Amino acid sequence: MQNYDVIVVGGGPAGTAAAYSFSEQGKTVAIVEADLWGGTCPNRGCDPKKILMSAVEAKAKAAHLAGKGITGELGIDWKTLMAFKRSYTDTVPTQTKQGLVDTGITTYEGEAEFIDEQTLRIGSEIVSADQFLIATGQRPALLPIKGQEYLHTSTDFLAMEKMPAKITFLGAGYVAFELATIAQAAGAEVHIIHHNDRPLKAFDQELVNAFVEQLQKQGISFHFNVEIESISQINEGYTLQGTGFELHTDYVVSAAGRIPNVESLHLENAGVDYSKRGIKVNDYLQTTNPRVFACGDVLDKEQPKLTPVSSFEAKYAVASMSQKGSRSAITYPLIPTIVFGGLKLARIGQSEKQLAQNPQIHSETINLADWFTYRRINDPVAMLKLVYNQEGQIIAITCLSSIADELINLCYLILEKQLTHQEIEALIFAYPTPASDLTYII
Ligand SMILES: Cc1cc2nc3c(=O)[nH]c(=O)nc-3n(C[C@H](O)[C@H](O)[C@H](O)COP(=O)(O)OP(=O)(O)OC[C@H]3O[C@@H](n4cnc5c(N)ncnc54)[C@H](O)[C@@H]3O)c2cc1C
Ligand SMILES: NC(=O)c1ccc[n+]([C@@H]2O[C@H](COP(=O)([O-])OP(=O)(O)OC[C@H]3O[C@@H](n4cnc5c(N)ncnc54)[C@H](O)[C@@H]3O)[C@@H](O)[C@H]2O)c1
Repeated sequence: MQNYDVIVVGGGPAGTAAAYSFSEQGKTVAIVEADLWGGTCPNRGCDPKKILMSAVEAKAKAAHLAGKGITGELGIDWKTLMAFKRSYTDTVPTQTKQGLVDTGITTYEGEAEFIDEQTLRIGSEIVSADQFLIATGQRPALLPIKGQEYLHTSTDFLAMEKMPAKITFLGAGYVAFELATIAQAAGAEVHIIHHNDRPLKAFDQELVNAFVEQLQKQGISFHFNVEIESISQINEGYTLQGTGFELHTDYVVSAAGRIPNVESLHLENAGVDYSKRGIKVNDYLQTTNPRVFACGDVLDKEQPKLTPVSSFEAKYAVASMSQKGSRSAITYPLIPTIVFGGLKLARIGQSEKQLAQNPQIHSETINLADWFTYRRINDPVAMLKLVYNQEGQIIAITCLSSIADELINLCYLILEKQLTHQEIEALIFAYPTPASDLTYII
């Protein structure tokens, strides 16, 4: 039986980043992937979505300037756009695997399961290691309702060859907002059904409401406080039913969160504890078995499940696993997050949950729509919310505009490095850009 210094389970952003780092340390490393090398982000997550978003953004930019010198309406040719997406995604698995092989990392394909604390089975192969790192990520949750077999997922959507005439999303988080925006721009009639009246609950409600209002104006229908109980197939389409609610649609996406990939690992054989939220780890990303560590989306941790977070954890886990003696606990920098679209909602700083528990905070909402940066591109809505602590320091920022992604990263640097107004004022930014607005914001 082949023994390695480390076996990494999961070939997504977290697992591959860790495998390269172990290899750089001169360790013998194997990595196991059950499906597509590269994992969720480049195959069925961030990157393919962002390629489709390029067309959405171009269309939205032109629409914002309608009557301001732009004439005519842009359209999206879904088939060609999907071919553009595939020109990137099709090569991801082979290129990812080749990069690992070229570095001297042994690759295994198949679902890994623990036989005991030191041994894994991958199909017909049995391998062992001194240490393991689990980075098996998450998969979309399918709502447990009658007719569940008719539900599609974000993965199906991102591989869809034809845009349905009428598409419905169940849930109102990142996936629903982003994919709904894409579908609407591509010409579909779009519905978002949500079981309560608090969509995008990780974001500031005032700006979420402004975002929803704008998407409604664009034509997306929101149905709040509706609990869907069943889906039935009628002719070519589906009927969604809840108490006092019925909607006929051509395609239904379950956008109600993601669940950790843990079951197939048989973690009980390795003495690794987990919950329905993921693998339990201590402050060193070590599981209940000291030889086994975990990182990325598969963790039962409250940090947002995002690609840069999983890569950060992978880097920390490698250091933590390689260090003998005392280590310092993982500490996360601030984590920016963005809901992408023609308009983008972005935030940084203390979470909405933390802010809600702090009665001492105060906030200021700034309407940016009249600022030159936004007038020039004629954004229909441009807002910024700053939340301050008792000492008057900014502890959270949320922004909504078509360039909120650019602004949030600038805000990130300022908050993370605790730059003061005087320090920002002493800098020269290229003008006119979102950066040159900063002295008026902070
Ligand atoms: C539609 C969508 C859009 C997203 N957009 C963004 C975005 O814009 N920005 C952002 O930061 N994040 C985004 N994310 C989240 C991002 O994709 C994840 O945070 C990131 O991929 C997590 O990386 P990971 O390595 O932890 O897990 P994954 O990327 O999920 O990789 C885990 C890998 O482990 C494999 N695996 C599972 N079980 C086993 C097993 N038993 N044996 C072997 N292999 C196994 C899986 O096949 C998978 O390839 C998006 C996610 C989705 C679904
Ligand atoms: N731009 C990005 O960074 C990005 C984009 C897409 C996905 N992601 C990652 O993927 C994760 C999954 O996205 P998501 O949108 O599926 O999850 P989410 O957690 O963002 O939203 C899930 C939504 O489903 C609702 N919901 C939960 N249980 C429900 C039920 N039983 N019935 C009806 N609705 C229910 C929730 O209230 C919530 O609004 C995100 O949390 C994020 O980590 C990130």
